[in-house]
Amino acid sequence: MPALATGAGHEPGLYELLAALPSQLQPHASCPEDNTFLQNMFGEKGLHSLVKIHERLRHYEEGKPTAVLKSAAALAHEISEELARKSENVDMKELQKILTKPHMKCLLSVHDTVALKCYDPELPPLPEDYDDEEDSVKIIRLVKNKEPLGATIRRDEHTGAIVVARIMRGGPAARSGLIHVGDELKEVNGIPVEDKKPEEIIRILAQSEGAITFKLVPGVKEEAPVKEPKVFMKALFDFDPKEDKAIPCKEAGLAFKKGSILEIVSQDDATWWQAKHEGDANPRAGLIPSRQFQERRLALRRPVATLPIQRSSSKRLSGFRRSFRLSRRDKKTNKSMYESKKSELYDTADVPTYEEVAPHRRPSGAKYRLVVLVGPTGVGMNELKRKLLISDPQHFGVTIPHTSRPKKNHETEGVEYHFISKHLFEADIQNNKFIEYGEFKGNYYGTTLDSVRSVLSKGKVCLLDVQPHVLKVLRIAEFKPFIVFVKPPSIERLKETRKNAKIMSSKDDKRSTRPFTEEDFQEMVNTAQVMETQYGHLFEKVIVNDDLSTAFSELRSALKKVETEARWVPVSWTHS
Ligand SMILES: Nc1ncnc2c1ncn2[C@@H]1O[C@H](COP(=O)(O)OP(=O)(O)OP(=O)(O)O)[C@@H](O)[C@H]1O
Repeated sequence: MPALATGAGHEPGLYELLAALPSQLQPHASCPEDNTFLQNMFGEKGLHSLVKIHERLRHYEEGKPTAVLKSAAALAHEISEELARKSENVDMKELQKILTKPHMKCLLSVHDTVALKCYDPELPPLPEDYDDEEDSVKIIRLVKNKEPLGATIRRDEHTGAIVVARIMRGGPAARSGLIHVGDELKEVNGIPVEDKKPEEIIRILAQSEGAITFKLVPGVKEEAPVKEPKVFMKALFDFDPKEDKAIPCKEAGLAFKKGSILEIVSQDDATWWQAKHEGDANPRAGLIPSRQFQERRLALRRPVATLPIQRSSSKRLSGFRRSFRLSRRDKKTNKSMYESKKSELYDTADVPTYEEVAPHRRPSGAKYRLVVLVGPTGVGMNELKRKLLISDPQHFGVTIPHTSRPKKNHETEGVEYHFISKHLFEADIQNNKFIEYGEFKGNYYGTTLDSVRSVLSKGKVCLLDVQPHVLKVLRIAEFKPFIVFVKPPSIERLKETRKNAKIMSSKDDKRSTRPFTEEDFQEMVNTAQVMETQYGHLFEKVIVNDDLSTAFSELRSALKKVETEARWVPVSWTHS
């Protein structure tokens, strides 16, 4: 029999019984599996420890221990004061140090609480001028640290009373379960609030620390909240509550940046939602402007600068495999190489506030997400596409553009272009088959949606570079585009890195290459700035194309992640 933990000479207890059980089981368990199961269960270490604890506690209870002293904390205080007066002795000094340590003080205070068996919370005394006729009130005491209380107040327009306007989910007020929306606030720390402005009360609260006593008249009971599925929104703008003049309580605000994923915990209030940063362990929610409110504010702030038609001294069919780009202008003639047939102006109906998102991971075997590169002319989109294609031609693919111009002798249908008649091209335009199209010297050029589908259906990652205004057309569940903004570095770095680079230009309509000019760099940087302001909320990744191989590795690893990891995408993309 194992040695007993409860001490020799003590009458056999539960622990001995447990220890003896396995040897008694054999005759009762007919099946060997049952026997092994029971042996393991009764031999379980955790169970033994629990029984040992149980035994000890019972033993302790039986002993009915009483405290020698019920005011150890006060005694320690007296002793340390006494010692302070005779501090010449080293031992005394040390003892005094120990007794004044916060941990020791807490320990002794806990000892006294247990010794006095006073476990009930200490309630504030009832007000002396308590009026029987008064509405039934509740007196609540909350202990506040530096964290805001998590409740906002307002003055009721009709009655003039100060009422609790909202309770922030997960905040101290909500966790207490004692304060509710609609409760009328009468006093804070004994100070009547009737004649005070909400801002003054907020100031009193902000300045208080420790226990705060509220006198409240309970409001009409709220209905029990219905458990709703979680809602996540991607923020499409930056928000700093400290800078927001409209927020009812700056401390209760939740700051976020464009691209932050927010869990919306309450949309009950039409103006201020309650939200948390996704994955944040802190349960406390903060106030953020509601979509409707933010849209209204942004609409009033407009108009913003819109992206002008890209001007470029280059006049060319752009880059690798003649990927199709629009609106190249010749600086001298100021004539569009292709006249864009779609509005390039910002769609004013789109006010970027929030986009509801959900996590999405590509199921194995499903088509890859379309990879879209956006950036100013000459920044290096074709160079990056070319490098990706060379790195893994089986994995990456590009679209083949359509044209209505006649095929040249050295060209092959479906290699450089798909050659179609002008009539058919126009019919396809009417049928919205083009992502982008344009006209140059009387011929049409364009990229079709079907050309993207063709690459994707081969099980390849389709690489596409487009003007940003067409992103809207591509942002659909079918393509789930991963939009990468290729951004130029500073002018100084452009000058350094593009010493040997060439852009295509066209003099007398003959395509040739020429070095970048300072003006090209300036235009690249300016266009990038406008693009980012106008379309930045649509970019899932921004890559600064400073050193080419660094930019390429960054893009490559971003694409790898997109292929393998779960990403936040518009919720509508996950329904199909
Ligand atoms: N990081 C870089 N360092 C040095 N040269 C670069 C870098 N990125 C691109 N280039 C060079 O800059 C020139 C323009 O690049 P590229 O044709 O890829 O631009 P693009 O963005 O595709 O422009 P467009 O849209 O007008 O075709 C090329 O000569 C390319 O080799």
